[in-house]
Amino acid sequence: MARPKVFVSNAEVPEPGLALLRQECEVVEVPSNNPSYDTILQHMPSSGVDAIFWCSKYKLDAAVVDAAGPALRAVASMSAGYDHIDAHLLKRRGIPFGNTANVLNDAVAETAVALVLTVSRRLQEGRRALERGLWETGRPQFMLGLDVAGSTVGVVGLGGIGQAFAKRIKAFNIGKLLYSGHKPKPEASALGAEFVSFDELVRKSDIIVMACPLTAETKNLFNAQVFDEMKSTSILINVGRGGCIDQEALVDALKTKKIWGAGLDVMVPEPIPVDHPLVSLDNCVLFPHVGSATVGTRAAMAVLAAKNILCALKGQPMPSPV
Ligand SMILES: O=C(O)C(=O)CO
Repeated sequence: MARPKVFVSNAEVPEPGLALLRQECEVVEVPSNNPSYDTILQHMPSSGVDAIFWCSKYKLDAAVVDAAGPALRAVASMSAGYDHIDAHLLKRRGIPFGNTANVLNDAVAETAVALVLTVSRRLQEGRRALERGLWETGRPQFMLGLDVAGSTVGVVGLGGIGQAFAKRIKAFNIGKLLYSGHKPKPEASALGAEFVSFDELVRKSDIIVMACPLTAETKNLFNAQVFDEMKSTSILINVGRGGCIDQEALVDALKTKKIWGAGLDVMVPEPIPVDHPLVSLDNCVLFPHVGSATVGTRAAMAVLAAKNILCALKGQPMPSPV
């Protein structure tokens, strides 16, 4: 019997995932580690494929699904977020779709902690000052930051990543842990986290960490009105999706010191142009979307995406279905 054909949209997918697929399938890889959308489409076999392993910043849309042909029986994205996948289309066509939720929780939570510390203790600004010969050793008020200890931390979206972050930040002896979302989460009580409305979280938090997906509801969730409500000493961290923040409003809030600082692992667009105002602001720390970028986590994501495909091809439930 012919082995099922799996189309892999990137040549840099970690080997453990590819090895798993190759045990049972024929794997067709796009021969580039950063292919354009058109290049991906061009490499889709004209005879069609049984599954798509999507590892790309581009949208998996109707054109990709159509190019895959009528045999398509599984789609897996090597990501937790899937705002770049037309999941509604896949559902309408009855094609099982999975993501790589949870295996990246620890890595993304570590990134969020790194951003909290970098912003609150002005580590980037201090480093820039050192490079420019502006380190003033005699001054007792040189480069003062804000305490994480004793602070009120608010998590927007207490899902897997939000919970992993909450566990870690508690070790910094914070004062209070708040969270907002659709409804209270059963896991919150073990974390000592208090469910509050979004408005209350925004008004009361010293540190806000966004760990929510990009949806119609969360698009521009943090906008000019919300920045007006935040404390002038507050910090906004985003490890979810850039589109959840109105970036122009953020630039204004940071420049006018409506808020103390921001730390973003995600932004719009990615990569952000180097002359974008956020890049030069001392009270804004930007990471190049490295939340899940560890050797172990990316391998685990590749393996989970492969398992999603292998299970669906056998007619079994995916381990991480959307
Ligand atoms: O997997 C995702 O969706 C990520 O953005 C990881 O950082």
